[in-house]
Parts: sequence; structure tokens; C-alpha cells
Amino acid sequence: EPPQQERSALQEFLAGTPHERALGWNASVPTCDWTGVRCDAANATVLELHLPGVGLIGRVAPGTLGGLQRLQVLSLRDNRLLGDIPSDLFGLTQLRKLYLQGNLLTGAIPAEVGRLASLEHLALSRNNLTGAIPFALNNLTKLRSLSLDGNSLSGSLPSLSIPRLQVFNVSYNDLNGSIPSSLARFPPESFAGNAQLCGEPLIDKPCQPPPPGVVVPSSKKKRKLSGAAVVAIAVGVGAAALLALVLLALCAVHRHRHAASGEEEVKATPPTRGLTPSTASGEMMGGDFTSSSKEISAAAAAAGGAAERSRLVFVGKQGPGQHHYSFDLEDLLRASAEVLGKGSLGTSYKAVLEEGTTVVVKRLRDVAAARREFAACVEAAAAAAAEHQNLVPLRGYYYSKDEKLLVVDYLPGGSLSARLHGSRGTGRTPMDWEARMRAALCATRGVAHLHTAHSLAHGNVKSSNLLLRPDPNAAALSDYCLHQLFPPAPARPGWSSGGYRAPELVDARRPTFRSDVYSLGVLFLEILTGKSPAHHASLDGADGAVDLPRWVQSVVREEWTAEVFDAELVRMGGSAEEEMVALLQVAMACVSTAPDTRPDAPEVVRMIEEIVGGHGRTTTEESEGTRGASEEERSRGPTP
Ligand SMILES: Nc1ncnc2c1ncn2[C@@H]1O[C@H](COP(=O)(O)OP(=O)(O)OP(=O)(O)O)[C@@H](O)[C@H]1O
Repeated sequence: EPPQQERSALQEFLAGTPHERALGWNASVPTCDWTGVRCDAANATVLELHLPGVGLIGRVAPGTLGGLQRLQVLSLRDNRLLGDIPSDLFGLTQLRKLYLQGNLLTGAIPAEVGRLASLEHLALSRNNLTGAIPFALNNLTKLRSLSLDGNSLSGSLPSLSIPRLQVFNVSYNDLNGSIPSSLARFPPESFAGNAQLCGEPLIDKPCQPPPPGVVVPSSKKKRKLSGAAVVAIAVGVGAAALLALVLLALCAVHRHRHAASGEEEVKATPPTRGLTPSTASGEMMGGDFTSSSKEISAAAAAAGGAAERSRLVFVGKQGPGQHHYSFDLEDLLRASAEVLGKGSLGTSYKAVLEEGTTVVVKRLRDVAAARREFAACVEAAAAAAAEHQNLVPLRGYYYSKDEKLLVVDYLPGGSLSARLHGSRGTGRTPMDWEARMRAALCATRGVAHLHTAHSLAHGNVKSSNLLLRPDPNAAALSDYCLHQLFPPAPARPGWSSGGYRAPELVDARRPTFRSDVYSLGVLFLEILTGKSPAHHASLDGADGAVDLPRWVQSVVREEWTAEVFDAELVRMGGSAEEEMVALLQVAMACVSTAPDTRPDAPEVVRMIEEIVGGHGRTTTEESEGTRGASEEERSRGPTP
């Protein structure tokens, strides 16, 4: 156990600081197991305190946190803390990371901040801080990120020269004067939203040139630039750098894990020690997050600003029944990440955030869309998905010149592809017929919803994009509607290929409802035959043109129908053969080479429902639910 002094510091802090949510800091539980508390390996001292978004309201009780003498990391961000930055904190000289962003703190940043000489990350964004940016920040020689954006800081920027500073943001304050040359290396976004700030890197806002003929002594000019102006500039740059850092970190985490090297910042956080361990594994259970704001961004308030645009943007409905998120890029940076796989769009990472939330971050490669186009496309897709359980919820995105990310829910059940083709033979339970039928139905319903309710094509239907959930009726398609983000097909040979792509489709950027139905047909054939269309063409070798639909067609023509079915299914026996033949017929209609003769997605839903329902395999409730959903979809019809 940590010393009594540390325990009472924590207890008095919590007792004296109003909070909305019980943290369950129970005296009968070891202190090091308390929510948000992290200790050293020997559990002898408290090293970290993470209480982001836990509903702290009001002033931090004075004389409490100062007792945590060994504290290295303190996160009280995204609460509603009032008053000055607690002066206790300036005595915590071991602090490496201090996150107080997203509160209601007022007053100035005192010069005592310079006592925190070990500080590497300082985030005070999105508060109501006033006054000048202290020159004393120059004492923080280890600082790597400084985020002061979204406050009301005034005066000029001090000349900050901190060699390791990578992230600097003072955007959206009331700073004035010229940007000190020591900070001119940060991007313009770092300084945006300060009407009176001028000079490099704000190319469109040069400082007043001296009147012709007057030579300004360089020392005088320097003096003019020093002070608050420098700091302001520095802070602005910070925001953009933070983003970049987060992205880097995601990659670095991965590298770190595999190479056992890399930066401290990206070290994996054991998910079980997160704030909400109950959600540490599996799907997010929702409702437990305090932020209902659509954007986590500090700069969100300053709509349209450059700083805002390079933040993580949350999309889609966040109404009742939807999950609420309170993480930001910084959390993604800290998250323990694992590569799930590399697809045609880019690489997918599973990221377990500090709070225990698990998300998938997709790092998109070769995006061609401009920011506005990208945002509109992602928002439309997210809105459509939010309405339907057979589409994976899309939560947010990040767009910068160099990086484009999507954040989607993590579905722990794995993909249909893995279920069908993963480790065949060796001690696995084959997927039974009923589960396969359910998967087919889910995929079709997801596509039908996109088509009928939103006039959107999916564009990337395949078995690795159908993710399974414990509820067999809730398998969900991912990677929908993203084709518009990428350059035309010839530049992307892998796109929507692997045997799912309709023959008439020359440009993969232009999928149609009919081409989606073709892909669904291939998916059904995959379900029936157990063969992967991605591999089939190459396996069938000599004649490279052979694909799954054509192979099935040829076998069926020769009346070996039963031969096409997956041996695993046939071995399991049962009375399903009639249903298999029925689904085979649906599949063959879908993969017809003449697009006009393919059924549309709602028809396919109906046909599969009939196969399932016709054999009394569903309960009344299920089939009614099913019909209700598709009827609703149909009645809404395509939007103009
Ligand atoms: N939201 C998710 N939850 C769980 N697993 C996922 C999720 N998204 C993707 N995966 C899994 O991660 C792996 C990589 O997915 P990714 O989407 O990057 O590639 P893909 O599906 O193989 O190809 P494409 O990029 O063309 O869709 C796949 O095995 C996929 O099933």
C-alpha cells in the first residue's frame, strides 16, 4: 500500500471536490486498485491519477493533491473544474504529464508553472484562462507538447525556445503582436483564431512593414517579438503538433509492441486498469461516458477554424441508445493498439483507450477526397449506419494533409471470413447452417438499408467486412460508402476485387445498387461453398478467369448441385439441404452477368426471409421483427 499520506491526499481530494459520479474508492479495496489510480510495480507509491470525464464539478479541494509527492501523471481533463489552476499542483515536481483541458478553469497561468521541470506534456486547452502566457514556460526544458488553445489568453507571445517541443497550440485566444521567430516553425493552425497575431507562419497576416527608408535595428525588433507573442505562437503550433503526435503514436505503439522499443508516450496501457474496466473487453456498453458533445475538440467552439479542422471529429447521432465518447486524439495516442489487419483501404488498428473503451481506428491510404468531401461522405455514412444494427457504427474521423483516420466500433466476434476460412480442420467448430443464413440475412439487410433509406451504395461487400456479434441477427457490415474517398479504380487494383466485383463495374469508385447485389451473391456463394472468392480465382490456376460464380455455374449446369456445398455443412447433416439449394438460387440470381436481371436488395431480403421463415426456424417474434424492419425500409423508398 502507498503511504498513509498519499491515501489521505486522495481521499481528501475526492471528499472535498464535488463530483457527479461515484468513483467507488472504497477503503476496503487496495488504494492502487481504485478507479484511475496507478501505482509503481511494488504498489508502494501513487504514480498516476487519471480521472478524465468523471463529472468533477467545482473547485479542487486545496491542500489535497499536493500530498501525492511522487505523482508523474495527472489527468483531470473534461470535467467541470472551476477556479484557478490548483496551486498545489505546482509543488508536484515529478509531474511528467498534466492534462487539465476541457474544464472551466479561470485566472492566469502562474509563473510557478516553471517549477514543473520534469513536465513533458502540458494541456490546458478549452478552459477560460486569461492573462499572458508566462515566460517561465521556458524552464520546462523537457516539454514536448504545450496546448493552450481555446482560452482567453492575451498579450503577446513570449519567445519560447524549448528544443524538444513538437506540439504547440495557442489557437483561439486573444493574443496579439508578432510571432517570435523561435515559434515560427510551427504550422499556422497553431496560431489561428487570434485576430491580432501576425507574422510567420501566418503568411496572409504579415506584420506591419516598417515605413520605407526606416531601418529597424534587429535587437529592437526582437524585443518587440519577445514575451507573450512568442508564447502565443508556440501554443498555437502545439495543437497541430499534438495531432501529429497522436497519429505517430498509434503507429509507434504498434512498432513498440513488436520491436520492444519506442517512445514512452506510446507505451501500451494495460486495458484492465482503465477507468471503466467493465467495458474493457468486448463491445462498448454505452451510456457511461459523460461527453455528449459531437466534437471532442478543444477548438470546437471556434467553428470553422483551422485548429478545429485538424481534430478528431465525432459524427453521427449521439442520441439516447447511442454510445457517447469522451476520448480525443490524445487518448488514441496513449491507447494500447494492435494491428487487426491490412486491407485495401489501409490498416486497421484495435485501440483500447485508457477508459477501457475499445475502438477500431482505420488509417486510410491514398485518400483523394478534399476535407469537405471527406467530412460529408463520412457523415452521411455514419448517419445511415446509426439507424441500422446491421451496419457497424461509425463514430468519428480525423483528417489532415498527411493522415486520414476513421474511428468505428470494435466488434469482438471477428469477421465472417475468419469464421468461414480460419484454421479449418483443427479443433474448430464449423459454422452451422442457421448461423450462415443469419449472416447472409444481416448483410443483405444492411445493404438494403443503405440503398432504400439513403440511396447509398455500399461498394465493398465482402466476408471480411461482415463482422459477427453474439446476437446472430446483428452481424454488421463495415467499410460502407467509402469508395468516393478514393481515386478511380485503375489506381487501386485491390479495391472491391478478390472476386466480389461485378463484371460490368469498370470504375470501382462508381459502385451501383446492382453491383452491391452482385457482391452479395458472391458472399452467399462463399457461405454455401466455404470457398473464399479471393483465393479461388488464383487457386483454379491455369485459366485465371475462373471465379467463384462461374465455377458454381459450371458445376450446377452439370447437375452436381450438391457438390458445390461446403463439405463441413454437408457433414453436419440435418435437413438444411433444401434451404441451401434455395439460397443457391438466390445467389445465382444475384451474380447474373446482366445487371438488370438481378433482384434488388429489398427483394433479396424478402427471399432470404422466406427461406428462413418457411421452415419454421425463426420464432414468430423474430420473423415479425424482420419483416417490420424491411417493410419500414421499403416504405421509405429511395431518396431523390
Ligand atoms: N470494427 C471492427 N471490429 C472488429 N474487427 C474488425 C473491425 N474492422 C475490421 N476488422 C478486422 O480487421 C481486419 C482488417 O480489416 P480491414 O477493414 O482493414 O481490411 P479488410 O476488411 O480485409 O479489407 P478492406 O480494407 O478492403 O475492407 C479484418 O480481419 C477485419 O475483419
